[in-house]
Amino acid sequence: MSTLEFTGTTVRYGHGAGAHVAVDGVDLTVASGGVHGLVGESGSGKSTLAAAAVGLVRPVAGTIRLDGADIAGSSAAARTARRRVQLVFQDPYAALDPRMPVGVSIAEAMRATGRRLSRADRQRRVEELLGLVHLDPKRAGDLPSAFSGGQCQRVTIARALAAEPDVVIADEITSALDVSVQGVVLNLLRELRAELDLTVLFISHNLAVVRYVCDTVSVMRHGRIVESGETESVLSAPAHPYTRELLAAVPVMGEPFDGEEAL
Ligand SMILES: Nc1ncnc2c1ncn2[C@@H]1O[C@H](COP(=O)(O)OP(=O)(O)OP(=O)(O)O)[C@@H](O)[C@H]1O
Repeated sequence: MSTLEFTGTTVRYGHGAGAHVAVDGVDLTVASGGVHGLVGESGSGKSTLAAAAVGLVRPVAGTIRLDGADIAGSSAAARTARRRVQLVFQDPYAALDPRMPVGVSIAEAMRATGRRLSRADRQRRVEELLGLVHLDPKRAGDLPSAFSGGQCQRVTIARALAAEPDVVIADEITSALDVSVQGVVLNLLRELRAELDLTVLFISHNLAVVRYVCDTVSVMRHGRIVESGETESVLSAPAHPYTRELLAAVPVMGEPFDGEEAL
């Protein structure tokens, strides 16, 4: 298990007069073994923070550390360390190469571990990973188009796990899926977190989903964290007016959430 820690993290897009600060001095700790939610309206900077953690964008200030080791910099050590953080995106079809059998996508992601495996061992591991996300291991040769949206999202989760991460960042992983399969994917994530001792940063617009999945939560607005705490206390007694606004926009928040149903 691992702790992911953002300190004063700042990310800017563009330069000069056109520059836009998307993440503005964020301090956020995702505790080892926990599931931390990140909520906020569209454009608040959630995905940019995730992108910074996996090296897709470089912060202009602050640090991002995994168990104390820098993962934001350009050094070889930082690049190696940040492979322990894997990102699962919103749209599973867009995330997978349509011409590549899913088993090949998963096997490619195994390279991140740095271990060289024989063809037979790779095959075995791909089958094991498909089994882990409850897909038929015999389907490793199928293309993404042969899978439903929910199944495809399970493939992208298997691909993330192929890199043997300590931290998984799930960025709106259910928002492109049919309501009927969202609960299945969320339950899978919860199950894998426990089974593999993962630390999870869970990004979502959906406060009901966050309440179901997350132990703790941070609320982001205009690139800044405005409130953080235990999910139950933040959502039942929000301290910041913006959190209250977000909650007011959700029709029903009073009832305990059943992940198999209302999603
Ligand atoms: N590649 C980019 N180049 C320039 N600006 C960007 C880029 N990506 C995001 N932005 C801007 O940065 C801000 C934060 O966007 P970001 O996608 O991180 O927010 P978000 O909270 O994840 O939103 P959403 O929930 O819609 O994904 C927005 O103003 C957005 O327009």
